[in-house]
Amino acid sequence: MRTFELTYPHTLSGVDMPETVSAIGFFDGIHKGHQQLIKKAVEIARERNMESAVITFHPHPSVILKKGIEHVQYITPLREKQEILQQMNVDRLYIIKFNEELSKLSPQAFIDHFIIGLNIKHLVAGFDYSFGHKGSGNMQNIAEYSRGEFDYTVIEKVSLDDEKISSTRIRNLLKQGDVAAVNQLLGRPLKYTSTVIRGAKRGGPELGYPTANLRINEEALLPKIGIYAVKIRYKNAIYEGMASVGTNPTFKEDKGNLSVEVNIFDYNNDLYGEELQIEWHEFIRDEKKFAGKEELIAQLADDEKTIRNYFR
Ligand SMILES: Cc1cc2nc3c(=O)[nH]c(=O)nc-3n(C[C@H](O)[C@H](O)[C@H](O)COP(=O)(O)O)c2cc1C
Ligand SMILES: Nc1ncnc2c1ncn2[C@@H]1O[C@H](COP(=O)(O)OP(=O)(O)O)[C@@H](O)[C@H]1O
Repeated sequence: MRTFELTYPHTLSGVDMPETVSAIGFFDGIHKGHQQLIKKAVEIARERNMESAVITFHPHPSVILKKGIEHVQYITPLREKQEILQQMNVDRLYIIKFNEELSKLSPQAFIDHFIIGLNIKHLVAGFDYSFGHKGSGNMQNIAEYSRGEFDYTVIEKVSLDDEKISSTRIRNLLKQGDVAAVNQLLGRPLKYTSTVIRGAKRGGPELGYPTANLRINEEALLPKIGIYAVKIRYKNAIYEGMASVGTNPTFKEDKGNLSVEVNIFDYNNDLYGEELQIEWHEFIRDEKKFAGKEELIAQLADDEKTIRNYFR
C-alpha cells in the first residue's frame, strides 16, 4: 500500500495518477460497517482492473475546526488504521489533513479537487457520508457534482442486534468497559500498542506479579478503569495475561496517575523499551483500593485464575 499525505490544496495531478476505485470516510475503528464498504471498493477495483484506494482524514476534522481545543482519541490511531487497510489489500491510502480553507469548499470544489482531481473513477461511501461546506454534499445529491467523471456505490446501514454499528456506539461501550461487545462490532479484538516503560518497581519484587507498564498513547482510546483479560503480542508470539487500567489506589504514591500495566502469564524476561500489543478480550472487575498489599496479592491470584479459566 502506498500512502499519500495531502492537504488543501494538494499538488498531485490527476493525469499522473492511476484510475482508482476509492472508499471515502473517517473510518475510526474500521468496524464491520467500514469493512463492508472498504471491501466493496477493493472488489470493484478488482473487477474493473483498477487500483483500490481509501481516502481518509487525519487528524479528526474537529481538531482543526475547534482550533486545537479538542484533543481527539481514536479507536484506531492512524498507524493501526494503516496496518488494517494494508491487510485489506488497499493499494493506495490518501490521508487528507483538514484545514480551515478545506472546510469552506463547496461540494463541487471538494469533488473537483479530491475526487475527480485524484482520478477516482468510482467512489464508495456510506449512506450518511457528507462533504463540502457544512456537509451540504451527500450521497443523494452527489450525481449533480460528478461531471460524468465517476460513478458511485452507496453502502446501506450495517447493524448488529438491531442497532447501527458506529464509531460512537463503540466509544460508548469502551466507556462502559465492555470490550467483548466492542470486539463484536469490530470483528476483531481491540488493540493497544505501546512501549514498556519503568514503573515503581513494586510489581515483581513486592507483589510477586511483575507488570509491564505501557507508555500512555495520547492518541488512543482506552477502555474504562478496571481489570481485563488480555492477550499480548510480542515479537510474533502471543501470550495470555491480565491488564490493569487505573491509578493503583492501594498505593497512594501513584495517586491520580493513570497507568496501563500488564502481567504476562508464563513469561519471565526483561521487556523495558520493547513494544507490546495488547488485545482486550473481557472486563473482569473494577479497580479497588485494598487495605494492604497482602489483600491485593490475593486478588491478583484470584484474577489470574479467573482469566486462565476464561481463555480455556
Ligand atoms: C491484573 C491487575 C490487577 C490490579 N488490580 C489493582 C487493584 O484492584 N487495585 C490497585 O490498587 N492496584 C491494582 N493493580 C495495580 C498494582 O497496584 C500495580 O501493578 C503494582 O503496584 C505494581 O506497580 P509497578 O509496576 O509500578 O511496580 C493491578 C494490577 C494488575 C496487573
Ligand atoms: N511475566 C511478566 N509480565 C510482565 N512483565 C514482566 C514479566 N516478566 C518479567 N517482566 C519484566 O518485569 C518488569 C516489571 O517489573 P515490576 O517490578 O513491575 O517493575 P516496574 O514497576 O518497572 O514495571 C517488566 O517491565 C518486564 O521488563
